[in-house]
Amino acid sequence: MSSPRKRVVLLGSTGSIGTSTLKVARELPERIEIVALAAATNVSKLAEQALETGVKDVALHDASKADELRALLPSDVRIHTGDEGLIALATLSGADIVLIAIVGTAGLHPALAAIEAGKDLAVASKEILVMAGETITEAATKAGVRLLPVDSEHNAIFQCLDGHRGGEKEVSRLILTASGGPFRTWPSEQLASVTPAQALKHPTWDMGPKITIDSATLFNKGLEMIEARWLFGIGMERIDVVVHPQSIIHSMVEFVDGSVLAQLSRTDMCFPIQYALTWPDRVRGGLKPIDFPALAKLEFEAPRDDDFPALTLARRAGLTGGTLPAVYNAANEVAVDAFRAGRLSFPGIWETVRRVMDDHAVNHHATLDAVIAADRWAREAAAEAISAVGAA
Ligand SMILES: NC(=O)C1=CN([C@@H]2O[C@H](COP(=O)(O)OP(=O)(O)OC[C@H]3O[C@@H](n4cnc5c(N)ncnc54)[C@H](OP(=O)(O)O)[C@@H]3O)[C@@H](O)[C@H]2O)C=CC1
Ligand SMILES: CC(=O)[C@@H](O)[C@H](O)COP(=O)(O)O
Ligand SMILES: [Mn+2]
Repeated sequence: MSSPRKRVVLLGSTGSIGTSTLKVARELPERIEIVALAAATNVSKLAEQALETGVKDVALHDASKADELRALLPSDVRIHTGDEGLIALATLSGADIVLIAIVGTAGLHPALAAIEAGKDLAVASKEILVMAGETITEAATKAGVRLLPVDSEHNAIFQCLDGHRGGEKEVSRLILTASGGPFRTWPSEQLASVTPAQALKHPTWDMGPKITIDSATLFNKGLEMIEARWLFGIGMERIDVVVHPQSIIHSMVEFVDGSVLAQLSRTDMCFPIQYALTWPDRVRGGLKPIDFPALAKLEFEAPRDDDFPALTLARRAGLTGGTLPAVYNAANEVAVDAFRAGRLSFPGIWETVRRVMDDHAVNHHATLDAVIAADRWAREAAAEAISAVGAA
């Protein structure tokens, strides 16, 4: 029997998911060994994490800061840089699993390299599955490696499906829960006045800035619908969303006999991260269960599709398939950056994505080259559309 201790490469270690992963690893040294860490530019945090974990390999995407990092680390720590640095870590010999927690799509090539090197993949970076879900899932099947969902909704579904591998036959629908974001109850006419500071206040989760804005527009849930389609091999028409403002139920699976299984926990990403890294076992870590009497109530409501069009656009992208999901994702990334920089209004985010999707000539063969080309095209088209749609 292989050892239950996993040797983990953590890409995106200095972010919100990365920090939570190190917390989980600290609680479970007999189960999790962090063997390599990567970040984009945050030299001081990466150095601090490398010293704490004792890793011998780190990667900093920004090569211009390598000397600064060198000065903070012992001489036997290897420093890798650039895109090649991420690939070197993703294929590190002796590592069992690579956790991709890089925001956006920069984790795509490292993810594919890890799969080809026979590593299991724990995936937090939903953007890479939306952009290239077909390529990633086919590569994983071919290599015989596992894709372990870290995103809380998908981890919840993964837990609900355990022991019900009938999948296609037994599952009626996947029901993703959405907090609804900070503007869940706002009248639609007020959405034009939303500021980045307001959108960065998530009602239930503490996360990095990009996903927090995505939660406010509901693009996060749209991305998650497409992510679920690939992780669980279920058609888009069987993936639904229900708003659940407390974020205690992380998602549900409805089976053909009408029963529904749900997974619940407090709003702490350490739960799904721990499950992904200790799967198929459940182990006692440092996490507190729910105090049910302290929960006032669990509520559910339908999403406001007309006022927050991200879900309708996601369904269209997922049902159309081909290169359209990559376009949905890339246009959203550019629009979120523009919103954060004050160059685009809040409703301008979905207006930009809709416009870029409308203008895209879909390539129905979603090869890796095709989705990379579509991603590049969509980023340029979104930048042009933003000049037209404009700031608030
Ligand atoms: N935060 C959460 O609770 C959840 C996040 N996710 C998903 O997980 C991913 C990460 O989110 P989150 O942790 O919030 O994001 P953060 O913005 O907090 O962190 C992003 C991380 O990615 C690193 N990074 C960015 N670009 C590169 C690059 N080119 N090469 C190497 N590292 C890079 C950053 O390094 P640096 O610090 O140096 O910039 C940082 O470590 C996203 O895809 C998000 O959708 C999913 C579910 C929940
Ligand atoms: C923690 C997590 O997985 C996030 O994706 C979270 O679910 C975002 O909340 P929303 O439901 O508001 O998008
Ligand atoms: Mn999520």
